[in-house]
Amino acid sequence: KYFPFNPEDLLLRRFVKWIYRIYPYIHVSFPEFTGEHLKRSEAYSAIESYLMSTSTSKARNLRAELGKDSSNLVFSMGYSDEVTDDFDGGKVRVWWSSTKSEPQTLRFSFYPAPHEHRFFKLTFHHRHRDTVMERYLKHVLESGKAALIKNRQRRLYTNNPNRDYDYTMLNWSHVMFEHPASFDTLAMHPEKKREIIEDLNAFKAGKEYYTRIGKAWKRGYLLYGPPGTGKSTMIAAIANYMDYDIYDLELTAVKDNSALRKLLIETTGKSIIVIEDIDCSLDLSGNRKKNEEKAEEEKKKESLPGMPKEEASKVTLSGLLNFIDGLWSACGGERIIVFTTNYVEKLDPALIRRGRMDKHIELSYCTFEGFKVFAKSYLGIENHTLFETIERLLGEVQITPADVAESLMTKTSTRGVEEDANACLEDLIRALEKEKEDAIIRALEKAKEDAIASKEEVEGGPNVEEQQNGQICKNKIASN
Ligand SMILES: Nc1ncnc2c1ncn2[C@@H]1O[C@H](COP(=O)(O)OP(=O)(O)OP(=O)(O)O)[C@@H](O)[C@H]1O
Repeated sequence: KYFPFNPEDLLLRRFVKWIYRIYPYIHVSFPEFTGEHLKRSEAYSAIESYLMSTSTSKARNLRAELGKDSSNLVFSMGYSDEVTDDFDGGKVRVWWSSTKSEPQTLRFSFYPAPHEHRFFKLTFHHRHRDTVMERYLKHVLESGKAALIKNRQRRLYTNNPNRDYDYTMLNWSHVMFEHPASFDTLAMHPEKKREIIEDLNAFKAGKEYYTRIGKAWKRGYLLYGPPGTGKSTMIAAIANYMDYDIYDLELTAVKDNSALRKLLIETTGKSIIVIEDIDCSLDLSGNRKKNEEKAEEEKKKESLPGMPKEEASKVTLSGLLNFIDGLWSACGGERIIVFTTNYVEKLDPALIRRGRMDKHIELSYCTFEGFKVFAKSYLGIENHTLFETIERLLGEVQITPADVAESLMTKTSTRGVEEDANACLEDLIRALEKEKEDAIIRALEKAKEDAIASKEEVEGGPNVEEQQNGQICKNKIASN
């Protein structure tokens, strides 16, 4: 493409031949970042992983990083080094080198200047051109991708707005993901657990099925329930079960819909995108009219003199719907999107309709089945004389799994295992009985308030004596 005349031209062909006679090698470069959004190239990652497994024994200049589980060092080719690789039973020899160039400041670029340009360079003899292009590179990419999946240390990404600029992931920063949660330790009814695991298995094995029915390979889960019922724990358990990365998306930190799309493009397959407490993240509740009124109020507030103007997120409901199932949502494949909320009834039905959020999972107060999971994993017991009392109390009061877990945590290590279990179960019984009393007091208070309110309605307000009586009654209940 650099010659201004027809490539079929005889002169050109002669010229190329002459060049090859003097220098018979071809170079191919694989830059680390590509495209308008400077996404990390999958080819670069696959080559890096391939060279890690095949060529580090030959390289002299090595880079070391922590590997899977942070327990071992993984070596890769250092910069300005060169290694050879033989293919086709040694008939084809190629040379790989890893280089980096100095940063170039793009004056009017939207993105901050990169620190460096890294790339791999492949060199081979021109007579192996077809073999390298058609078979060798395919072999490198396939082996590299397989090694990447096998060796990868899973990551927890976040779109933290205050972090230092991380050029390796344009909008996301990450830490290693090492949460120990699993379905075995998740306190939940076994039947419900089995249903979720089956759903995940079907999704994992469903690549061909999704292609056949013409749907993007993704699935949406809505987890809802009171605080402390295990929504975050379940997300960690799903990530561990599926061997996926997690992208924890903080919607309030996303400037607008196009920034949201950029974040989506940056995510990779085999991942879970999580938006926690979706009802608090944005105005996405079902009552759109109320939202408009609220927005008006906010606008008025903003214009008050002397008030600091905070950059509010301009992500809209339609932007979020596009994020979930617009055209861009199909890029990458094999992704699970999870929303969590404590108030499912507040959400706009459009957001959580089946097809968008395919599975709605309620996480609720601790049942006896859930307690048994805790007893097994926390105390190592499957039966105990106190279980009967606990079963009865769990049927009478609402207590979150988080509270049960807290009671069952061993507080001292000086006692034996059996005494520890006894003490923890007694602790739990005390907590349940206290919760039962509190619930009765709350119910009495509520009944009293309702009675006063309805009397006010009928008679146009309580008189002084009634007000005093109400207060005395409240005080009595509180002191009891
Ligand atoms: N179902 C559960 N199974 C196992 N552990 C649980 C469960 N629910 C809660 N826990 C324990 O309670 C703690 C808090 O739970 P978690 O953060 O998952 O609740 P959550 O529903 O996400 O709460 P929030 O809505 O406040 O974010 C966890 O660290 C975990 O140890």
